Amino acid sequence: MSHASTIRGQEILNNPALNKETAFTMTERQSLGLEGLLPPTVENIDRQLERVQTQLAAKPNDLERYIYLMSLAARNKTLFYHTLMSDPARFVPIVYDPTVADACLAFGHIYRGSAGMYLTRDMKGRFKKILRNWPVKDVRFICVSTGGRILGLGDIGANGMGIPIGKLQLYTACAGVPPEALLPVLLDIGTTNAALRADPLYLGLRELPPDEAEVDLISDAFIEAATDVFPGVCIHFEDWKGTDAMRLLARYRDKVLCYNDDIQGTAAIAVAGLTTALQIKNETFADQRVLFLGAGSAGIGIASMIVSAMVEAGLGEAEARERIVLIDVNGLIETSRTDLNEWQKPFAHEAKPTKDLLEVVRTFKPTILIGVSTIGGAFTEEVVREMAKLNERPVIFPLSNPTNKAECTAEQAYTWTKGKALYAAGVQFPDFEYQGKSYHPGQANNFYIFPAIGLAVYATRPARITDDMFITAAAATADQVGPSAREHGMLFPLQANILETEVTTATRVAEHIFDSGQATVERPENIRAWIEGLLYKPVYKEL
Ligand SMILES: NC(=O)C1=CN([C@@H]2O[C@H](COP(=O)(O)OP(=O)(O)OC[C@H]3O[C@@H](n4cnc5c(N)ncnc54)[C@H](OP(=O)(O)O)[C@@H]3O)[C@@H](O)[C@H]2O)C=CC1
Ligand SMILES: CC(=O)C(=O)O
Ligand SMILES: [Mg+2]
Repeated sequence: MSHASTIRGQEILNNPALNKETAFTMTERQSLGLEGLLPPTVENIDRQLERVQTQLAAKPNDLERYIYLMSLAARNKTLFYHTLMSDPARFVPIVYDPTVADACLAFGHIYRGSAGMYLTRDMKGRFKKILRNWPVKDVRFICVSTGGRILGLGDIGANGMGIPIGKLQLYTACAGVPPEALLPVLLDIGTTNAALRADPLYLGLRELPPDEAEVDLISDAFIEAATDVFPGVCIHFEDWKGTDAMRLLARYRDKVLCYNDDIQGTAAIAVAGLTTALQIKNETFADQRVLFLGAGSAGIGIASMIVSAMVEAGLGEAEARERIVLIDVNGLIETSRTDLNEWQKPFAHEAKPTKDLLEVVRTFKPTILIGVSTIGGAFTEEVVREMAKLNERPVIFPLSNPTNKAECTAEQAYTWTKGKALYAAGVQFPDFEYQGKSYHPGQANNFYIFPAIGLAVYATRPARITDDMFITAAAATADQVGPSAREHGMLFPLQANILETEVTTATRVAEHIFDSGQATVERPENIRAWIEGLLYKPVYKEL
């Protein structure tokens, strides 16, 4: 979007990539036809940030702060990212999980302007032509959702657009990927959500989604068009209906540069958190028995990566699978079930059918309990107490989002296990005091991973994205939690340093991409310095 040499005056102020608002110098104002269009005081970006903070403080809640920040992004990208990057631990939960959930639920009502592309199923034959309407030609990442399963909110159709927007904003805020390389896409195939279809302010197609075969044809057309219009683009799938997510990842992963964050990114952050938890417990993956509530895209993704970790720790693959048990809405995944999908079948073991989580905890005796069920409160007091009875340090990861979908809260887990739980949720729960001791709950959220993968891919341009890149990212993330942090029960790196953390992770992933011959650019001498040189910096450029 760099038309700086040709455009002038109000047009510059209307361009969020160029707009500096009160930070235009007097010289720039004179040469660019901006005199009189701005108040006379010239400010630097930190003074502007002070004003943003004052205005945010006056907002009554985080949804209002979200709305304010999105308007800022639409007006002045540099100041927006300067704000986010000035205090990521504060702002990530506003532009992303959990506030983005409220924003998505209300999307059609709070809509103030488009910040990405909307492709509808009826445009299928024209996707290429339509994608060329995007003003930037060198798009490197498309985050695409159908809105079919947004966080734990179910199918919310076009309201799900908040997720591709927010995920891509974190590529920049958490890993310094330049924002002009990013395109959020909502692929509107309709929605099963009758309430939304009846809402006069809903902005998407008011149709039911088509069958799977048609979804595949629509996504084939989208993939073909996206890779043709934006050569070298990486497609990031996010928050599709679980079965679509798994089927389409299998369909495209060996053909195009793509990944599914809910399957692969989530697996990596869960395995990173488990790695540090096991270091704290002085155990290995080979010692574990893992129970999942939820057997969809996140559950199957995490389970598969745990199998790899167990194999790495010395178990055979079949033995590793025996140590993993999943439960879905219809009960325990076991061999007599006739409704299992092809990703669940490898995890079906002979067992008595049951829908009772507590019963499975008692019989299977897990060391690790993971929630990816979208059912808030599903880890009841009895379940959590049973985990504490079975384990000196039970590992309890209720990962469903947003906050009210967490299978148990941090406070519940620490109270019911008398402070013994090694706990992580999808959202950041506040620190909790219990019997004079302070606990810092972990946040096992894929935002530690996907921006770093994005940065590594941005730099090294591999032709495909492979599971070993996510395994490397998981190890790199876990390695950044030092022994003294682990002593304090910390499972993840601090979010205050998220950029530093993700650049470190991206460097490790990039090294792996070079070492395994997957990079298509020349290997630099110092990979970290080279990556740092590519990072976006939220500072104004002289126009
Ligand atoms: N922390 C993080 O980084 C991430 C968290 N998540 C969260 O994980 C959750 C699940 O995501 P995802 O796996 O992609 O979604 P899916 O829809 O693919 O899977 C949900 C799973 O939960 C099962 N389920 C639904 N209701 C129940 C119930 N009452 N008891 C037991 N199981 C149940 C579903 O069964 P069935 O299919 O038979 O209905 C399905 O197996 C979401 O809340 C999401 O926000 C996801 C990705 C990342
Ligand atoms: C975090 C995330 O990707 C999800 O909840 O779907
Ligand atoms: Mg997701």
